[in-house]
Amino acid sequence: MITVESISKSFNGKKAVDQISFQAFDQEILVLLGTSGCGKTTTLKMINRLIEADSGNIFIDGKNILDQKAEELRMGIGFVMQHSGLFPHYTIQQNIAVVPELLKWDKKKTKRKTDELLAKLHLSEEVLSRFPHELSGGQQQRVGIARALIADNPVLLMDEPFGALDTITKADIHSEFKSLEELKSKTIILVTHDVQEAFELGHRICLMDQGKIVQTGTPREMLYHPENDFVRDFFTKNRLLLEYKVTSLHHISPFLTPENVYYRPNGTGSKSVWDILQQLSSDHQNAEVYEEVVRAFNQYRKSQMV
Ligand SMILES: Nc1ncnc2c1ncn2[C@@H]1O[C@H](COP(=O)(O)OP(=O)(O)OP(=O)(O)O)[C@@H](O)[C@H]1O
Repeated sequence: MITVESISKSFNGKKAVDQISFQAFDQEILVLLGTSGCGKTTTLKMINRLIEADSGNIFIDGKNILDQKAEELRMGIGFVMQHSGLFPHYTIQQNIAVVPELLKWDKKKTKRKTDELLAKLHLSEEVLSRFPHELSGGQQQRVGIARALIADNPVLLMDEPFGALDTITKADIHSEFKSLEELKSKTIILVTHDVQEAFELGHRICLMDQGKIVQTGTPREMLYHPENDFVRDFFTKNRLLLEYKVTSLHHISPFLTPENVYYRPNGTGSKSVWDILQQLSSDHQNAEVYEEVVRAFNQYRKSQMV
């Protein structure tokens, strides 16, 4: 668990981060969301001491991060940098092996772990001998993730890890990312300015503005229980799409007609209405069920607005 207590940071007398507090729990993806310049990256970098806070405290599993050397702290934290952050003059293999080298792993262990991660991240072995500029943006970001995961640290900090990608590639990487076993046991803090990404990946979101946190909550809480107009307005664009994503079959099932049992089998209840409609839309034999799900969703939506 990561506990951030009232941290602040100024640059040239101007507050970039202003008394921020939050907690990120075990097995959670906490998203720091906000527009450019609101202080997300500065907050993230204070956690691994790439930037030292002016005031406040940060604890990882109860231990103050100032109680160990910054280099030691960073060895124990996976970090995915903005724009993949790969070393341009290192091959992909060398880039992935940076931390294992520091940890003095034997070559066989590094190779085995690298191969495992490449397979999981859908990268072919032949990328290993290439340099970063010889890879596509999506491949570079996957390598950045492999590099951050190889030492299997319990904490992972990710700064716009999918930032350079187009929407379609992002959607693919998001679903692969969510299904990675390696991530399920970690505490992850992910920085993004992309609302859809925050909704797809975050268990909870800290919405930031001008160095402060405006609201922390689940994506549903952000949509249906905004604490003020800033939060409400922030999610106005694409609101319908976001509602499809935070509503599950379980929520709309009271509005489905009794004979429509097709979408009530075990295991699908937690699927989002968005995912279900995507699935149904690929086959027009499902047109009736599709309409039924949309109808039930609209009724549920109305019930939430009351
Ligand atoms: N090293 C620095 N020197 C001076 N000002 C800085 C420095 N780093 C950040 N800032 C300023 O602090 C504020 C917060 O920057 P930060 O990078 O944390 O924002 P951000 O929310 O991550 O933005 P982005 O999404 O564009 O990366 C900005 O006004 C920025 O210009």
